[in-house]
Amino acid sequence: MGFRVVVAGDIAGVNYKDAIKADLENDPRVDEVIDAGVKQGEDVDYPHVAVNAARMIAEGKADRGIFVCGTGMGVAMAANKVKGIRASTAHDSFSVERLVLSNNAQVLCLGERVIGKELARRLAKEFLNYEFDETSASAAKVDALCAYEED
Ligand SMILES: O=C[C@H](O)[C@H](O)COP(=O)(O)O
Repeated sequence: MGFRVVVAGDIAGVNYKDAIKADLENDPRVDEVIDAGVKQGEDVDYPHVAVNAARMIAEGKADRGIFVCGTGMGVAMAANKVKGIRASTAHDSFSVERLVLSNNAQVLCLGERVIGKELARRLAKEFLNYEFDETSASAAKVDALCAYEED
């Protein structure tokens, strides 16, 4: 079974969000792409967009998320407010790899005002190359991280 991916972006990230959405819709590894907004021209602040999209993952409606704002930082901070979600900005290949293999993150965050569009598209593609190994040495560290979550 392929990935169900939710994409989201604020007004500063909508162009990359839409480009990545189009890529995912043509990616054979992806079963479903959910667009959590915004639409072009719509202005909803990043905390609302990212929390709404992250909740879809927490509720089991999507497996992964790719969220875009101006820097990738605001959507990451917002997504991490949702219990069970691990999200971070990652703007290079190695970080994207470790985001999944070290941190078991479900959400990659990108900054449209920081990196070029082709790099953003490539990193989004690479994000789906990795699956966390529950038997790896990283698993206990992720468990320890999750144990700090408060109800
Ligand atoms: O992290 C926040 C994002 O970059 C957002 O797109 C822009 O936020 P700002 O308008 O407060 O700079």
